Amino acid sequence: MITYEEAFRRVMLYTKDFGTVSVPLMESVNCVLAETIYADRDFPPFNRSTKDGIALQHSAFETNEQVFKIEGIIGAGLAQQKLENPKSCLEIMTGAVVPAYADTIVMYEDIEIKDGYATVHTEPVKGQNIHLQGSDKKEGTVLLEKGIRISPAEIGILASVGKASVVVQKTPTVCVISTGDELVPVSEIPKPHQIRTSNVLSLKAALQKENITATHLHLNDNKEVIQAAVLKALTEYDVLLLSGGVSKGKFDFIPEVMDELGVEKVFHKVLQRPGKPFWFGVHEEYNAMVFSFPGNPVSTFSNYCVYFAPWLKNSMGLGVRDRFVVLKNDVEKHPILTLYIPAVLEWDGATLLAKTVANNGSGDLTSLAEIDGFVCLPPGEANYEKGAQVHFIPSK
Ligand SMILES: Nc1nc2c(c(=O)[nH]1)N[C@H]1C(S)=C(S)[C@@H](COP(=O)(O)OP(=O)(O)OC[C@H]3O[C@@H](n4cnc5c(N)ncnc54)[C@H](O)[C@@H]3O)O[C@H]1N2
Ligand code: MOO
Repeated sequence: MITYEEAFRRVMLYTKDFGTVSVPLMESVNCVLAETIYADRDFPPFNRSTKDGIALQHSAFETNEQVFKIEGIIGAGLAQQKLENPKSCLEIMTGAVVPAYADTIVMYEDIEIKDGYATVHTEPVKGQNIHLQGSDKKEGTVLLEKGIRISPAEIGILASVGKASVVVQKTPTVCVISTGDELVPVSEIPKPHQIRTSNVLSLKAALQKENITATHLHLNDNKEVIQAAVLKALTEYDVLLLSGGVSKGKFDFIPEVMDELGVEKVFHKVLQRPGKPFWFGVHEEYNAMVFSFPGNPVSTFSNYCVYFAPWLKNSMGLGVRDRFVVLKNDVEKHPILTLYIPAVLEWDGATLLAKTVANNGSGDLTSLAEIDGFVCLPPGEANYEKGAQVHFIPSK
């Protein structure tokens, strides 16, 4: 059996680039940007007023001018006007183009308007309240680099440079497969000896957050049925995520089916809890990858978070960085297994604390309620004490 570190290293060796695709702007949220985005014009594209008030020529104040004839009103969206007479001003709204020859904006709060004249009560500074053309970014400047995740802030930037469609990193096509005669669909009332399928729906939900709409296939514990369905899935999808059927039971057909179908085993079983019987392999000819997770719900979910999520991140070009948190309570180590313990995070001042959640073993699906992830605890003799800094694997 291999260690968690070795299993992780081997999974990461199979990081893969799935190419790029152009998608409509609003479908790119949460995708990884695969093109460099440049400013198509200056930002802002013209000298814009940052206040509602009047636009004037500052030189007028040098000749002690304080009262200005109002020549008109400029709203945002109007083409640039001119202010040729230094004894005049134009009312101007926030976002409007500063008129030619004007160089200063005085806001309404600092003036008084009467009978078509504005009296200025302050001593304005030349250039005040003007957001100068190109002062944020010049035309041609890089606004967004390739390889970042597109969040709502990036959508605004993409929209402002006219990207109605965006080139993003393609995600793999995924088929999630549940196995087991005991499983019934969510909408059914299980008989006393049955349970509702839940693992693969958690997997589908996790994938949905990554913009992957996975296909779900349920297979009963029949070797021929499993073999035929897995073969078809291998030819049709980039990745197969399975749950169940990988341990020692009489109906645990997955490892032998994979072998018979020519899926090369990279490893089976990891020195970890939960999720020890995790099986991982690749099919060279079909260019498919198989993550076969143990069926216990906590095992399926923790393995997804520990291995698949970082593999996907790496494949998307995002890179994976280790995160650390501080234990809020003592935790027992295991002498030979790496433990993943469900945990809830909370801030204590500037410190991020992880409070572990007690569970009833890896079949205890209910222990996953509200968790933020898992603390990852390497094996050893001495226990982890409250205050220890530990590796954290997020699940949200
Ligand atoms: N003799 C041994 N027995 C077991 C070993 C072992 O090493 N030797 N390992 C144990 C460990 S650890 C785990 S984890 C489980 C994994 O077993 P399988 O991957 O074969 O999973 P199943 O037996 O099919 O199911 C286990 C458990 O999970 C439930 N399950 C399965 N799929 C779903 C689903 N989609 N939604 C909800 N629940 C699901 C299933 O009903 C079982 O209760 O093996 C141990 N045994
Ligand atoms: O490894 Mo299993 O997931 O402990 O129950």
